[in-house]
Amino acid sequence: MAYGAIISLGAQPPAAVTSSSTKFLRSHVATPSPTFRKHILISTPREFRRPSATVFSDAVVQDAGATALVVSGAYALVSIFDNLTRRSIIEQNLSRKLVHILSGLLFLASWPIFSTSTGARYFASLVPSINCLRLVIHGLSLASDEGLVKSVTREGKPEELLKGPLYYVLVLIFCAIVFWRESPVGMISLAMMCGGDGIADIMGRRFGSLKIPYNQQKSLAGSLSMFLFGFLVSVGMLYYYTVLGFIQLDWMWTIERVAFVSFVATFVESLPTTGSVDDNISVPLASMLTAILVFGY
Ligand SMILES: Nc1ccn([C@@H]2O[C@H](COP(=O)(O)OP(=O)(O)OP(=O)(O)O)[C@@H](O)[C@H]2O)c(=O)n1
Ligand SMILES: C/C(=C\CO)CCC[C@H](C)CCC[C@H](C)CCCC(C)C
Repeated sequence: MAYGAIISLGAQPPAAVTSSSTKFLRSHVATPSPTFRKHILISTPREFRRPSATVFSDAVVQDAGATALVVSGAYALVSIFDNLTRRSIIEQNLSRKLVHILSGLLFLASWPIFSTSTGARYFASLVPSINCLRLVIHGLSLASDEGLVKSVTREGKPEELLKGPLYYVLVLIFCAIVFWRESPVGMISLAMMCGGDGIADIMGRRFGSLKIPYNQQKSLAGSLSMFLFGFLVSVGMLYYYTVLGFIQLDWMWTIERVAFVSFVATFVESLPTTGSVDDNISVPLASMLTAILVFGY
């Protein structure tokens, strides 16, 4: 039984797709442009046709529980890496990058536990929103959380929370609300920001002796790692959502486009713009714009 929205990329729409359910979704989510409609068609299971009070209340309970679970996971993840850093099991920079990689990808992977209601994406966005508030409170030193500061900042300064980490959670909120499970754009953008950009730092610091000609601060090893890992995580996430029945992919059509998005995002990340534009803005923005161009939505 299809769980959540089914997006057919290239394949024929499943028989369950009906004009009334498609009309319903069109009133709730943007639909792909006519050019791409032969590749992307969004449909929805029966629950939406006549939402009853029971379906509604069950969905709210499910979404509230899922939100509580994922919020707890976020706190646990930061605490685990704070503990590993305090005990000098891993150094602070590696800890920060692992939190960068795991937070967003685990958040993206948690979306299927939310209900199929139209409000589910807003419940899910509460998770990064709560963390956004946490970052602002501690970034302004209105309260202190040494563990948070140590595990997500470069130099251990609270005000650093108001830069990269804050942009990061704002991107998570945006992707959850705007793209959600209905579009590959959000999945690919988060895979590139979390997986691709995160691994670039880890691999670049270790193996980055050969620098990029136009940016001596970054290396070919870092960029190549970003391209490959970002591509693989993007395809992995799309496959994950395929297995769960949210999307049906024309894989050759899709893989070509994911590779192109990964290339563009990697090129943007390699540019000498770190001082002016944070990677947590430029990488997801480049990924989203390119993915919208090639996927149509
Ligand atoms: N394509 C890349 C990206 C990063 N790096 C290495 O990783 C370090 C940090 O990369 P950067 O993207 O600048 O990370 P920060 O912005 O410092 O960290 P954050 O994204 O968490 O703010 C760089 O100095 C470089 O040594 C690299 O070699 N090649
Ligand atoms: C170090 C980071 C960015 C700098 O490049 C990442 C900051 C992460 C936030 C402090 C916490 C974000 C938590 C996620 C919204 C939810 C994760 C849930 C999952 C189940 C662990």
